[in-house]
Amino acid sequence: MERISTKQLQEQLRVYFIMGSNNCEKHPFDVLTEAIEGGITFFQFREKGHGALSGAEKVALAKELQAICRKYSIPFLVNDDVELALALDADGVHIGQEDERADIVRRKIGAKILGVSAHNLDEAKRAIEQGADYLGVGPIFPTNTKTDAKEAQGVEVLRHLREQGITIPIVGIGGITADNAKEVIRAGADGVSVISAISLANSPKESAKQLAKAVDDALHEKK
Ligand SMILES: Cc1ncc(COP(=O)(O)OP(=O)(O)O)c(N)n1
Ligand SMILES: Cc1nc(C(=O)O)sc1CCOP(=O)(O)O
Ligand SMILES: [Mg+2]
Repeated sequence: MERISTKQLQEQLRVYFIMGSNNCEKHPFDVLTEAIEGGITFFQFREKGHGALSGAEKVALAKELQAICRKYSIPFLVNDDVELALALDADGVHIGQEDERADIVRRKIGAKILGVSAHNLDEAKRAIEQGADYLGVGPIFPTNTKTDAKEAQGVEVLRHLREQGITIPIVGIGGITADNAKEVIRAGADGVSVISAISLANSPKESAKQLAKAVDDALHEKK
């Protein structure tokens, strides 16, 4: 298996939905199904924080959500838990600065997709040297979802990374909605990653649809 190409990943990262059971008011299976119907292009299973499942229950939910992703050909990544990603033969893993080192994870996962969180240029450069396929950069806007998130940086951080020569695919994260997604793309991101904008929406399908439209419109402006 070969590493995914930059072009294919850029295309897939446009609307990146992240979710765990504690991010939803409805059953996660239904939320993810609706999100896919609305047009999400990438999925991360992030079972973390207050009330999160563990052990066999976590594995069972991961398998259930992976099966929906497989049905619709949506890449399925696991947050933090490299061993779970390997056990499920997931499409990849997302890790942050406080998780296992990216070069060690790259060795463990071979050609699977590796996403790494970066908050500044140094972290971005190191992640790339260590084998990241894409960067998650945030928080762009204030978020209530991640309790230990850093201070919101605004879209300027994305512009700065691009001006300093970072060319690998980037998704913005943190407080992103259909109303501010265009700013994120215009500043240099290839896509937006969201939790609550979809997981807590009255209609996850409609919310995903609006996000996809905002992102696609902003990407077309850039062409
Ligand atoms: C796409 C994406 N970007 C950033 C993160 C955050 O990762 P991390 O800093 O490791 O924090 P946790 O999500 O593990 O709490 C992400 N998960 N996905
Ligand atoms: C998981 C995560 N990581 C962040 C970072 O800045 O690295 S912010 C965040 C939470 C994103 O949730 P919402 O879309 O509901 O704001
Ligand atoms: Mg992490």
